[in-house]
Amino acid sequence: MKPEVILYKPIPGDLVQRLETHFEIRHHLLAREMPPEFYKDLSRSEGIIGSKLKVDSHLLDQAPNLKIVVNTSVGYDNFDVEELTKRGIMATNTPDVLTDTVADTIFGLLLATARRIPEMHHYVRSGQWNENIGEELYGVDVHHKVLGIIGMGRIGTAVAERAHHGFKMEILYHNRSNSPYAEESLQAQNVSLEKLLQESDFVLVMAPLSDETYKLIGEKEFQLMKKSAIFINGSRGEVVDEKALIYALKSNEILAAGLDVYEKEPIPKESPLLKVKNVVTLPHIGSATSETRYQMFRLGVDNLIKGLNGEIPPTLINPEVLTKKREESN
Ligand SMILES: NC(=O)C1=CN([C@@H]2O[C@H](COP(=O)(O)OP(=O)(O)OC[C@H]3O[C@@H](n4cnc5c(N)ncnc54)[C@H](OP(=O)(O)O)[C@@H]3O)[C@@H](O)[C@H]2O)C=CC1
Ligand SMILES: O=CC(=O)O
Repeated sequence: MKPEVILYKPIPGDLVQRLETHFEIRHHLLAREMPPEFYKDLSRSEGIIGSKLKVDSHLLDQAPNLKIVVNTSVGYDNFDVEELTKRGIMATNTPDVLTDTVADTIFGLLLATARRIPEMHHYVRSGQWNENIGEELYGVDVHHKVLGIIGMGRIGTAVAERAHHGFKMEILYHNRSNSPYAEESLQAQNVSLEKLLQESDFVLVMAPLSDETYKLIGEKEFQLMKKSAIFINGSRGEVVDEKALIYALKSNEILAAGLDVYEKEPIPKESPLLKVKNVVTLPHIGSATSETRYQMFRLGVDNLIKGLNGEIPPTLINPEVLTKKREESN
């Protein structure tokens, strides 16, 4: 009998076929409340693959046979990694294969917000372009400005490369550790959060969601930013206090915001954020190109197959699980 696994995200047919050669697949779709059939399948499953499912002790209590949880995303804030490790369950994500695509999206969002591209598109399409535009429709320059990146990891660095080489921007960043590459190759400076907020023309959040970064950017942080600052969030909505962001935008504490992520996704239609004028909103599309999504799913499938075949999954988040198993078997 092949091991059972749960697939809770639609993935390309050839990858489903690859999985079928190794496993009995139980198909489910992610829902706010997973139905009883999901938990029934979960009780027998050795692996789960998809993204965004909250994997915590409540779920794990109902998954006595689970050996691996596979995210088809790089962010893994949906995993309680400590709990997974304690229970000897491997966790994997999809770093690197999406870095450049997400950086392109974020830079596009930054440009779209600074140059008011969606608003201008609507202006033309709605027949309002009847004479030369006036200064009320001007945007602001991006080139040669200061970009502050909170979270100079893989994606933050790829954005900084675009900014430094393509747009001659000065780069500030805020991380817990230094990035020698960013400092040597991009002349970036690691500064305090306060200094970054005070001195940046563009503030980009690219740090993962964690207990430490939950609502990292709130009322005080928006007050520290320049009145001309443009705020971009490409990481997770909960890193920002959305109420404070709305207030900062409405009261002109900052100039504008470009958002790919929100506290609640999909963002509720009635959210006040959607009524604020100086905001560009995307539906969490950082990595959403056909090529990159395929690579993310492929990597997820590799992780699942290797993990359940006794090999090391290529992008294992908690290698301690395997070290412990090795020590126990010696
Ligand atoms: N919008 C979208 O579609 C996408 C969003 N994402 C989001 O982007 C995040 C980043 O991805 P990626 O660049 O690959 O991840 P990395 O782990 O490479 O980078 C994260 C960076 O954040 C820094 N960081 C972590 N905690 C803090 C903190 N408390 N304060 C300041 N900096 C911190 C880390 O540095 P240090 O440890 O030194 O502090 C690290 O440099 C993902 O976790 C995900 O949430 C990713 C892909 C697509
Ligand atoms: O948000 C997307 C991810 O890969 O993380």
